[in-house]
Amino acid sequence: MPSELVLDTDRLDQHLLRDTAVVRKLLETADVTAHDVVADLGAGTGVITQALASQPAARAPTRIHAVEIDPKFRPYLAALAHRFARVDVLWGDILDIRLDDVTKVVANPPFRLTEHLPRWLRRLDRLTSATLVMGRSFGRAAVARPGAAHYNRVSLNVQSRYVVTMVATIAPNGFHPPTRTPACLLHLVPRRPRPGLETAVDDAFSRRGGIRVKDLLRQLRNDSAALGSLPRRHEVVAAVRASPTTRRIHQRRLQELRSADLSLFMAELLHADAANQPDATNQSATNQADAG
Ligand SMILES: C[S@@+](CC[C@H](N)C(=O)[O-])C[C@H]1O[C@@H](n2cnc3c(N)ncnc32)[C@H](O)[C@@H]1O
Repeated sequence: MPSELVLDTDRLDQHLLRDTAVVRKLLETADVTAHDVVADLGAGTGVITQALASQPAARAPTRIHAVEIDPKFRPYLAALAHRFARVDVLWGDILDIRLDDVTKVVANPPFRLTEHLPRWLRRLDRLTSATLVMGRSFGRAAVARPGAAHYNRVSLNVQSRYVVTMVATIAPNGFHPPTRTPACLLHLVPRRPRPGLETAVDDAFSRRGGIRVKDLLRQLRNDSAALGSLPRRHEVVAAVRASPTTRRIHQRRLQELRSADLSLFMAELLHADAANQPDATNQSATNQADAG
């Protein structure tokens, strides 16, 4: 780690990866090929960008966009761009930069963007996966099943958009300087876009949802973008309508529901929809790691 660097942990979450085993695991999980265009979000000194660019030809992406906001990293990232023609550096805020050609994200992004990333990544039309270092409590919620202790709005936010796997946990001293809490490695594979359903989840949790449960279901049944072809939409909505949770709350407005009921209802909707997808066997959230 360059000793002259003064790192800003408070404002920019500058905890640089120093555990090379984690970098290897990131690459192994991302399974990048020569056809991919990869974004390293919050590139820092470029440890991930460099590892990606140094892969053997069949595994080195066509292009690597290293995105960074802090100019103190310019010498490191400029040196990488000079050494590897496939690397370019994009200076600015991750949330403002357009990355239309990106097929994979492989990154240790600033933790404060964690909650925004699941929604933001959906802007990338060509994205096939995101392999990300995240806080462990976020990761536990992201993979939690309904009814599990860590299940909460993060679970729905992530699972409505991705099939998610926790691949590993990372101890605080895997970073320089060490993080305050453990981190983890998450692998996200976008689900088929379901804008109506995603918006319903967002509305429900931002409490803009003055809509009654029964009207939301009717709206989703009629919204082809949300729930696919006609017979399936009916099946999904019928399955949710028939559940005891929904029968109990179907006259209520989303914003009146207790969090536990809201979570259960939204989870039923998502899981009924996932179960009705043709590739349903691959659509469940899994947790392969020892999240101990
Ligand atoms: C957790 S560090 C990771 C650095 C590097 N990827 C690594 O693993 O060693 C997060 C990086 O994101 C940068 N960063 C913070 N906020 C950012 C933002 N809004 N847009 C772009 N980069 C940002 C920080 O300057 C820092 O380099």
